[in-house]
Amino acid sequence: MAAQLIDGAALSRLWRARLSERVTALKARGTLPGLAVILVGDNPASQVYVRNKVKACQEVGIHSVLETYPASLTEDALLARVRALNADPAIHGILVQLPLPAHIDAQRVIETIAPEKDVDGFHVANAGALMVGRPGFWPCTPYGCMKMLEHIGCDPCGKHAVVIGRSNIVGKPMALMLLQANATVTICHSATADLAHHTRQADIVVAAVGKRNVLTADMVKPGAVVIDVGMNRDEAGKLCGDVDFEGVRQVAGWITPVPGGVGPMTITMLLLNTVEAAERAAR
Ligand SMILES: Nc1nc(=O)c2c([nH]1)NC[C@@H]1CN(c3ccc(C(=O)N[C@@H](CCC(=O)O)C(=O)O)cc3)C=[N+]21
Repeated sequence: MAAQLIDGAALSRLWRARLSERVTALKARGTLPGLAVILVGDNPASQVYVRNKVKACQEVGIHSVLETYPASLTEDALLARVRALNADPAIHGILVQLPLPAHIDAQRVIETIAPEKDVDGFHVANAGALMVGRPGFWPCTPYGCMKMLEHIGCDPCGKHAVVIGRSNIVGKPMALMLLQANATVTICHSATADLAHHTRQADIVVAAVGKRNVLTADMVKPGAVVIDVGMNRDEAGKLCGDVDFEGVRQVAGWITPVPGGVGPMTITMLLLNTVEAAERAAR
């Protein structure tokens, strides 16, 4: 029996409808949630993503401000813009699109964003809050994955979760969120000796590497939940994930598609974090 699909686009619509109501309630109390998005340079993929984020804001009634700068923008000028947005009461969330040009220290820029406006959840203060289980903003991609598990009724408690990838924006926070939900968590990465040995024992597999066919059918326990965070292109130029979707869907119990899975949920969690930031500011 083939796996059931976890439809991130449909779940996003559900969440965005709920968020519209929260935005309406905020507006009634005199607060218009505001998100500032900063794009530096002309990376075509970034331009598409940023446009999608701005469109999603419009959908739920969040006021968004898109600032685009040439790749030649200095780090000092960018830091000055971030500080100005930190002080702007109409802005509740600040997102600086990554990657940044090589001459700009991305971590320095992130640490300059006020933690209470860091709706990406990339600031060390928010990473630390997740680490110790305190309130703070959770990175949008792993947060969206947790919402997908919740939606299909998959409680990680007591389950074995294997996360493939250890990036600061997906793999590490994903592992911490699953741990907080009482899963037994294994983090695999490029130096893992026998990846299949780990994934075959997993009730939940999250693939977040950025490489095609990292997870194939022979590596998956029958009935497992498979979440594909990858964003790659196949030889035909078609968008695909890290998972061999056609193979793995024959074995897994649940699987996320690419596109239409984690991607839309990432943007939806950005909207959720922005609404939360505005609600906190309005308290
Ligand atoms: N500061 C910052 N925050 C980010 O959250 C951030 C970033 N920088 N840099 C780039 C990555 C990438 N990312 C995506 C979000 C949604 C889709 C998405 O919606 N994907 C669609 C397909 C879109 C398409 O067709 O290309 C889908 O999976 O269905 C993809 C990628 C956010 N990122």
